[in-house]
Amino acid sequence: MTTITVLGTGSWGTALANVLLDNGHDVMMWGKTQQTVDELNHSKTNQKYLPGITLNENMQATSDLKKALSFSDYLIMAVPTKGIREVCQKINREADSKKVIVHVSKGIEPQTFKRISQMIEEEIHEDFFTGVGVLSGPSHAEEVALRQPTTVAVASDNEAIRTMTQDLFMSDYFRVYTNDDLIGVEIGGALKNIIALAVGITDGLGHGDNAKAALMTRGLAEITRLGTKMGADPMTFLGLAGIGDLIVTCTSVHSRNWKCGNMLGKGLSLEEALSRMGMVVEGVRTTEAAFEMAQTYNVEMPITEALYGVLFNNEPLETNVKTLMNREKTNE
Ligand SMILES: NC(=O)c1ccc[n+]([C@@H]2O[C@H](COP(=O)([O-])OP(=O)(O)OC[C@H]3O[C@@H](n4cnc5c(N)ncnc54)[C@H](O)[C@@H]3O)[C@@H](O)[C@H]2O)c1
Ligand SMILES: O=P(O)(O)OC[C@H](O)CO
Repeated sequence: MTTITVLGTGSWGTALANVLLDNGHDVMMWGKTQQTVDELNHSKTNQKYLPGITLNENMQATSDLKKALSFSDYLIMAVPTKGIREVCQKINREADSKKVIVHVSKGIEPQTFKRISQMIEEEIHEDFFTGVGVLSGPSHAEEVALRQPTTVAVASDNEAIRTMTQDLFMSDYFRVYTNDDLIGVEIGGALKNIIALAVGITDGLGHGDNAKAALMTRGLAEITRLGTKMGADPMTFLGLAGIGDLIVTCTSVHSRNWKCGNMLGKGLSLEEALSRMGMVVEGVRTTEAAFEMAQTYNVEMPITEALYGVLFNNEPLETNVKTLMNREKTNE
C-alpha cells in the first residue's frame, strides 16, 4: 500500500482517486470547494462531477493543502491547465518535503506555449521537486468511475516515475503503458481537444460521418506536424495519447470538448456553450495557444486556424467550412 495525494476534486481527480483506492492504496484528495470535500468524506459521492456514482468506501478528502501535502510525497495533479501555476505556487508555500508530481491535465499555455510539465518545472521550488510525469490517453472519468475497461499511457523523462505510476494505477479495468516521449504524450492530449471541438461543430451543423472522419484524419496530420516541430516522436501520435484519445474525444457522448462544439454548431455563442457546460473545456484555450504556435513556428494548421476564427473572431461557421474545403489543392 502506498500513500498518494490527489490534487483537484473534479471529474478526473475523483475518478483517478477511485482507481487508486480500488488498488488498495491510501489516498487523500485535496479540493478548494468545502462542499465537495464534505460530500466525498460523508457520502462517498461527487454528484456535481460524477452524478449517480458511488465511490470507494475509503474515499477521503480535505480542503487543507498542508494536510494533503504532508500525507504523501507522490502527487497526482488534476486541475485545469489554467490553474496549474496557481496550485504549484500554493505547493511552494505549504510543502515541507520533495514531491513527485504526475499531472493528468490536457492543455498548452497561450503566449508561453508551455506544456504542463514545463509549467510545473518552472514553478515548483527545487526544495520540493523530485520529478514530473503525465498520465494521458483515451479515458473519460464517467467510464473510469464505473470501472469500465480503460487504457492510458504514463510518460516522464524519469524512468522510476514511469514504472512507479504504472504499478500504482494498473488494475483489471485500468491498464497503463509506459512511454518515454513526454513531449508527444502531452502535445497529443492537448491538441486532440481542438479537433473534438471542430467535430462537435460539424455534427451540430448536421454534417455526416464523412466530415467527422475527414476532420479526425486531417486533424491528426496537424497534431503530428506541430508535435514533431515541438520535439515529439511522430509515432506517439499513433498511440493511446494520440489517435486513441482523438477517437474517444471526437466520438464519446461524455466529451466536454465535443459537446461544447456541438452547441456552437447548433447556433449557441461560445459564452452560452461554456456556461451550459459548467466543467472545463480545455480545447478553447488550447486553440488560442496552437493558433499562435502555428504562426510562430510556421506550421500549417488549417483546422485550428478555422476554429480560432470561429471561437475568437466570431467568423461564421459555414463560411469557414467552405474555406477549409476550398483550400488550394494539395497532396495527402
Ligand atoms: N474529465 C475527464 O474525463 C478527463 C479525462 C482525462 C483528462 N482530463 C483532464 O483533467 C483536467 C481536469 O479536468 P476535470 O475533467 O477533472 O475538470 P472538472 O471541470 O471536472 O473539475 C475541475 C476541478 O478543478 C478545480 N480547480 C479549478 N481551478 C483550480 C485551482 N486553481 N485550484 C484548485 N482547484 C481548482 C475545480 O474546483 C474542480 O474541482 C483537465 O485538463 C482535463 O482535460 C479530464
Ligand atoms: O471530456 P473532454 O473532451 O475534456 O475529454 C476528456 C479526456 O481528455 C478524454 O480522454
